[in-house]
Amino acid sequence: MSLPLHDYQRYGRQMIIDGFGLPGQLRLRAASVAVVGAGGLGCPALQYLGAAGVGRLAIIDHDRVELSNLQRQILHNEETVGMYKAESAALALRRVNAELTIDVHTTALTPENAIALLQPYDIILDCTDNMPTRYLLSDAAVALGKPLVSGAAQKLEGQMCVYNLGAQGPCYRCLYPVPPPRAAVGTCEELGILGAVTGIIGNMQALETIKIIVGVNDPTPMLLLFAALGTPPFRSIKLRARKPTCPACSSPTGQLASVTSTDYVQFCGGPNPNWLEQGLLPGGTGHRVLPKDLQDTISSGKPFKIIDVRPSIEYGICKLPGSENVPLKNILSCPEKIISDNANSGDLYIVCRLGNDSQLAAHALRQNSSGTIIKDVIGGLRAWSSQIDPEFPIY
Ligand SMILES: Nc1ncnc2c1ncn2[C@@H]1O[C@H](COP(=O)(O)OP(=O)(O)OP(=O)(O)O)[C@@H](O)[C@H]1O
Ligand SMILES: [Zn+2]
Repeated sequence: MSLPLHDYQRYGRQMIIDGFGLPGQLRLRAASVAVVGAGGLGCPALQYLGAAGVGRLAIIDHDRVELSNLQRQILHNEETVGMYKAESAALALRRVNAELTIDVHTTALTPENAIALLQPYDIILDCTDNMPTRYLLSDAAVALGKPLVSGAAQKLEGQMCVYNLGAQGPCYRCLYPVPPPRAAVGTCEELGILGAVTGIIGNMQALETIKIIVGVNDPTPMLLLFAALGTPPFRSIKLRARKPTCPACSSPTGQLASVTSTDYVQFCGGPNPNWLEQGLLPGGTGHRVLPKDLQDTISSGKPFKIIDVRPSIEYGICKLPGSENVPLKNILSCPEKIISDNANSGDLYIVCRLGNDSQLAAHALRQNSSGTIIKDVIGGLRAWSSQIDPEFPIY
């Protein structure tokens, strides 16, 4: 077996590495990898897998590129904002390597389609950002008997692990039999993420995948933990073998059936609470208000006060004129003080970024208020920007 002539030149730098050689490159060329999620982790992972000459790649992502993605999702660019991420990523990969076979799927991975979508590939990468998909991918990888190279990143931290490796490698459920409480899980939008951090984890996913394909990986899987501010920043833990009690990887039968019959969203605590529409907490009639109500009050000349409950780092990014910053945790620890400090301020308008934390703050204040009217602004500053003042920054 040999490679096309130009591939010796293209891949020569990696072919001369011990353990790689011509057989290693032929293995990469013959390999197929499914990458689920073409976001912060998926972009760097795909970039290096494609550049290294992995012959066939699937890109599965139902989402479209947004401006707020470009800070870390490095295969997308200003011209592909609005395009499906899977298509945008494929476009970028083809520019580097026109010979790749890329299967583009602009649909979400679901229990109904997971087995069929993932079946054709040797290795699966979890580059997604939510618990239901993590469990779904783990169960599907177990059912199909394929390694799952899983990444996660938030703020300045991340982790990477290969599940279901070989006959003994544990699955995600072996390590995390029950999902964390719904309220303990935040998104990148809520918590923040630095692009270089997703870059590190996504690259590690690509590297582990390449090692497995070429056959130079350690057969004992590791959990790699990264913290940008940690000393040292990298730590790793060798994983034990499968848990004999694991309902997924140690169950002799029924795995395929259970993937399609499991409600992963319910298992992980239900859908994202749509606090905006439902109202997280009872507000009292008229006290959950639209941004227009605040605007009317500002122009009416009546006394009022805006209390912005975002963390001070966010308040420093942008703020409404005249507002006072009292972060949510300070309000929750001492609501009666806010009430007494503002006894003569008029109505209190509570704002935050998206209108969720303001509901928690307003609820605590209402419970301690005898006369003061506490209003929380539905949709927060994001809604203020879209409904009242397009010049107000969205972040
Ligand atoms: N079930 C799924 N099937 C396919 N893709 C998924 C699934 N769940 C999540 N994803 C994708 O995984 C990617 C995760 O990447 P990332 O968190 O960086 O992006 P994001 O969701 O655009 O971020 P943000 O929180 O800033 O909006 C997203 O592009 C998302 O669409
Ligand atoms: Zn298991």
